[in-house]
Amino acid sequence: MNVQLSHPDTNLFAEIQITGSKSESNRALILKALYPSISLSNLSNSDDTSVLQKVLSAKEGTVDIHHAGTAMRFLTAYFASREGVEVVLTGSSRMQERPIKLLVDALKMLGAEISYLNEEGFPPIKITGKKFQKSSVRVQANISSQYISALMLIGASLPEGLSINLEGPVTSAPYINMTLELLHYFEIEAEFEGQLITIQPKNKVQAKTFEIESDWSSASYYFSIAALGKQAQLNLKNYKQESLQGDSNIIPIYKEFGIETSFTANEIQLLKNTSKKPKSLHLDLQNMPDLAQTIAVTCLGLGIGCELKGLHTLKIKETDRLVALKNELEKFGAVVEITNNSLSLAACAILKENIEVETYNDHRMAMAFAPLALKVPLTIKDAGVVSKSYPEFWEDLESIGFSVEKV
Ligand SMILES: O=C(O)C1=C[C@@H](OP(=O)(O)O)[C@@H](O)[C@H](O)C1
Ligand SMILES: C=C(OP(=O)(O)O)C(=O)O
Repeated sequence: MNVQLSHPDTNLFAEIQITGSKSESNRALILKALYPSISLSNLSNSDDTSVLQKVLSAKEGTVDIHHAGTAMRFLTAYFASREGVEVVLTGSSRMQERPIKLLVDALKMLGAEISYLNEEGFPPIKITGKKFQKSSVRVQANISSQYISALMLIGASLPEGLSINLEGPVTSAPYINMTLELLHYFEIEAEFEGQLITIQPKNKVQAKTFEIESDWSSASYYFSIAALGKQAQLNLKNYKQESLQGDSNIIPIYKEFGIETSFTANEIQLLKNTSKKPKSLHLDLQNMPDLAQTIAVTCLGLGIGCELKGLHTLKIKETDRLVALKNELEKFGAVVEITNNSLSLAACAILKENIEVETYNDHRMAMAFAPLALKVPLTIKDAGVVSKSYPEFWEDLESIGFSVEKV
């Protein structure tokens, strides 16, 4: 399904309820599998969470987790540490290109039995669950924080807990902190100091409900909409000031574009009534990699340039996001340069109309480019990709006045 999008740029006033954070949901579901006394509310209805939830009870056979990176990494650690389990974990063709060796090597240090079925270092992998006896690992920390979160999630279920030595610079650190905060919520003793994470063993946790906050990465598209519209008042439900999600740090970034964000009891309000914008934007996004596409497209739409760095993890996500961004931004008339870890967009005064945006099986390519319809009509190809994290995205855009025509 492709969608043709346009917007008259009036009436950006609405209240929207975005589904729960997929990062929080997928962590919480692993913890719930380890500690059944845990209850959850506002669980994400994304594909990535549904697939993780569905396969958590698998004991044998082949488990296909499609495009879901966190599910792949978290389940690898989970199954490897469950004695008696014998599963093959596989995924989409892109998932089979996303590296998992660092996590597998760390799990092997703990006593895991895991083998590669095709290419060394990549899914599919065969896991024979074991009772781990060791309690200390080292892992390189600059490729993906998901490996570290995967280890942290099973840490307290091991007989002696777990200490994780992080080697080198730590990328996507807020996601590690999110995992840590979740452990703390369930009264699991855990620390993250410098290059060392330590987790104390815990057999049981007290019955407690964890309320998942709505997804801040998904909220980013509304920040972009507010920035690109003339005026906006968008209320997003189920957000809080003390968020566990690092992408909530989008607030000061979009303040530069005149978006004032305020919190009420259980919502955020994005308010735009001035047309403020910086001459250009310079950001290091290594702590917020999932915002890179949103921000690059906002800058394109506002006719300003940007220099985004800290983007080395983008090459191994749902697609090579640096290449995908360059290809699609340039279709609109932009000039873009990329390296292995940065993107530079030159200010582009006039946008080409009726461009067809390819999405490369990447939900964020679809959602990041959609707000540009406030400036020029465009088509998003393979628009169903949004279900990876935010299945109601197109309906919600319609509710704020976008014309979303299936073609
Ligand atoms: O732990 C998580 O929930 C995530 C960590 C990040 O990945 P990396 O650590 O690979 O950058 C992020 O991009 C992804 O969308 C979700
Ligand atoms: C990178 C992402 O997800 P994952 O790595 O879990 O597939 C994302 O949602 O942007």
